[in-house]
Order: sequence, then structure tokens, then C-alpha cells
Amino acid sequence: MNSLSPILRHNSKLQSPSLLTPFLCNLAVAAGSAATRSLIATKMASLCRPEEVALRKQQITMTDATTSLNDKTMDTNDDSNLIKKDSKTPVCLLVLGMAGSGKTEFVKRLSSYNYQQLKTYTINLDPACKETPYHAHIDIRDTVNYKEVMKKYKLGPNGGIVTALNMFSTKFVDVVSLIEKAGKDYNFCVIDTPGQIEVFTWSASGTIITETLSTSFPTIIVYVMDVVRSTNPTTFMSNMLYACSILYKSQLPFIVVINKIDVQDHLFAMEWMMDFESFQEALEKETTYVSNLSRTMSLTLDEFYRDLKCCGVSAKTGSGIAEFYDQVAKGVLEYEQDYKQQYELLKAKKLKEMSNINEERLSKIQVQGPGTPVELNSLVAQTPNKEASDIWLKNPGNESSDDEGGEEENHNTVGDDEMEETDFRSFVKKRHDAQMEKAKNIEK
Ligand SMILES: Nc1nc2c(ncn2[C@@H]2O[C@H](COP(=O)(O)OP(=O)(O)OP(=O)(O)O)[C@@H](O)[C@H]2O)c(=O)[nH]1
Repeated sequence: MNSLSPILRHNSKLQSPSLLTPFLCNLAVAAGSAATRSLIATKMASLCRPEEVALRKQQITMTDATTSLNDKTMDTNDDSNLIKKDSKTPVCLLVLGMAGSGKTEFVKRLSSYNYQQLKTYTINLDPACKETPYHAHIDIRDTVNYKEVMKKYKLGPNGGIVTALNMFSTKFVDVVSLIEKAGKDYNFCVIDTPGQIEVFTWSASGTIITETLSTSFPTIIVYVMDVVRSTNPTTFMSNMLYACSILYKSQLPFIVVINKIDVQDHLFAMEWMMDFESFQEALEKETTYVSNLSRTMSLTLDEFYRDLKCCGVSAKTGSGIAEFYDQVAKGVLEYEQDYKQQYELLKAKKLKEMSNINEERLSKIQVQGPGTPVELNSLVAQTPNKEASDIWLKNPGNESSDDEGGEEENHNTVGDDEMEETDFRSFVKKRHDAQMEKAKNIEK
């Protein structure tokens, strides 16, 4: 954050010192770096009552102490190095967001951005996109033809995307092995998802893909939000509610990326998240019934904002991407500390279920033993007015065969033998001619 003026400009109520002090203090406490906190503290001193400033400064100093302690802990844990160059496990970034929020542009930016010389592997999961502006190492369109799926199953565009994604998810174990192999050379795996967000977040295939990734790699959900479309508090609220629902459903580290900051500054959104009152004030200007709902919901969301990792970026110009990667490093740490164990348990549970199924099948075969008659009723649907005995397994031999006791009939006739011999002779002649031709060419 370079300047405080955009925030002050955005919020007229902050012109009052009594409101400004707590707001600036909140902002300072939440600020990422000590330098930003010191800048805010100076601003506060110039604008507010001395006794209040003293109290608030104390809070900020405490935050500085905690942050420096955290920084030290991070240094010893080597937090940023969690994304190691020599690590064989890439960090997966699953990019979600409403249609048009800039997911594809963001993936393009990440694929070309040089963060500590770490390399990015890209996957496109949108079967309906015409072309990807980045080089996709794995592309769903190479496996599933979305238009064919629509035609074959007589589906509309959304049904086509869901079905294509369902088909692809059956092959996702292979995708995981490809990512594992790519881990030798790549440190990040960025996954672009379909524009219709619900197709991914609320579908079986979305769950399968997310779980398969998170049981194999440190996985972070990146929720891209269009800042231009979020200036209205009700729209902002809807977007945040959606983000919140994905966070609770996915159970993974979560980063909100406020995109398109080259068009609209995102500080108003940060302020709404940090200062409940300022959001309430923005809502007061709205008179619809939705704003009443939003007022109630914002109380719930306050809890959600508390530990939220959030940053403003411009996928177009690349500003804010370095800060995004700082958030990714924190997300990796969070995955290791809070989620990894849970996903390892899930993986072990799934493996156990698979081995139980296999054991059950094996023991059934052992109990029944070889040569046990197969229960026809379990394999063939009962036809009305027909007894099971009316159905029989067809002899694979010739139906009109008069063979008895499985004796094999010699089907070769004299004519067949003659043809075979002619074919063989012509083959030998051709080979001989070819050899002669070759020898002549060598002599020349
Ligand atoms: N000014 C500006 N425009 C952007 C930015 N990011 C994306 N856009 C534009 O926003 C539009 C939508 O971007 P996409 O990347 O296609 O968005 P998407 O979320 O992948 O869209 P769907 O695939 O339909 O879901 C395009 O015209 C982009 O050029 C940005 O940071 N700044």
C-alpha cells in the first residue's frame, strides 16, 4: 500500500477524527509490513487526538512485536522456501471465479511470471473455451470433444460442460501422475476452470478433482473476483458469500484475488472487509430488501474475513502478483499445518476401501471355488413370462455344427491349400526381386 489517500477519499465518514482513529488503527494492525504500519501511524498522529493516538499506537507496537516474532518463526521455518526449487512436489493452484472475472488472464499471467525463477505447469479444465492464451501442458479439449458430447447426448452448453468434465474426471488419476512427473521441473501447477463456476464447485467431478489433487499435492484455492463489478456493496457481498461457501466446502487454504486493479482501486474492498462499520454505512445507501439481507449476512462474513488471505492484482499489467505469491507461501504453510494430515487420512481411508473391495472379491472367488455355476439371475434381467431356464449361454462354436464331444473339425479345404502356396510363391519372388534390385544399386 503506497498511499492512504484513496481509502480516505472512498470513505467520507473517515473525515471525522473520532472514526478515523479506530479505522486507521485496524488498518495498521492488519497491514502486512512494519513499514506500512509506521506510515499509517504517522498519518494517524497528524489527524487524531493525542490520548487516543497513544492508546492505538500501543496496539500497533504490539502487532509489530508479534509480526517480527512471526517473521523470525517464518525465517527459521523458512516459510517462503516451502515452495522449494528442488522440491519434487508442485504446489497446485486451483483458479476459480465467476465468468469474466479474469481467471484465464490470471493463469496466463502466472504462467509467464518469473517468481524466484520457479516454473509453472498449466492445466486447462474448460472444455468450452475456443483457445487458451497460455501454453496448456494438459488440456481437457485434447481428451474430450465438448461439441461431440453435446451432440451425442443432446445436451445444452452447461450440460455439455458438466458431462465433459465428468468424463475427464474419470481420467484424473492419470493427470495426477503427469503432474507428479512434471514435479521434477515445475514448482507450481496452475489449473484454469470453466467459466460457469457452479459447474465445477457443485459437481461431482469438481469434488473428485479437488480431492484427488489435495490428497497428492499442497493445494490452494484461488478465488478470482472482478473488482469493477464489486463496487456495489450488495454485489460485493454476494461474491464474498460465494467465496465463503467454496471455502467451507473445499476445506483448503483459500486466497481471494481481487483482479483488474488497473481499472479500479481495490482498497475500498479491503476496507469493507476490515471495517464492519464502513461496510454497514455503504449498505445504508441501498434501500432494497437485499440490502437488509446483506446487513444480516455481513455479520456472519465478518468471521470469514478474519483469517482471509486477500490481495489485489491486475492480471493484465502484472501488478500485485509478487504479493499474491507471498500469500501462496502462507497458504502452503497452512496446508502443511492444518490440512495435510486430514488429506493423508482421507487418502489412507480410500486406499483401505479399495483394498477391502478387492479382498471381498478375492474371498468370494475362494469360497465359491473354480467351476461354481454363475447365478444367471444376477447377470441377466428377468424377461416377463420367461423362466430363467429359457435363457442359455450360446455355444461359441458353429451353430449348425454336427461336431460331437468338442471334436474339432478340419476346416481347411484343398482349394485353400493351393491359394496359400500361390501366395507364398509370389511373396518369395517379390523378396528375391527386391534383393536383386538392391544389389544392382550398390554395384553402381
Ligand atoms: N483491465 C483488465 N482487464 C482484465 C484483467 N483480467 C482480465 N481482464 C479482461 O476481462 C475479460 C475476461 O477475462 P477472462 O480471463 O477471459 O475471464 P474468465 O474468468 O476466464 O472468463 P470465463 O472463461 O468466461 O469464465 C477479458 O476481456 C480480459 O481481457 C485485468 O487485470 N485488467
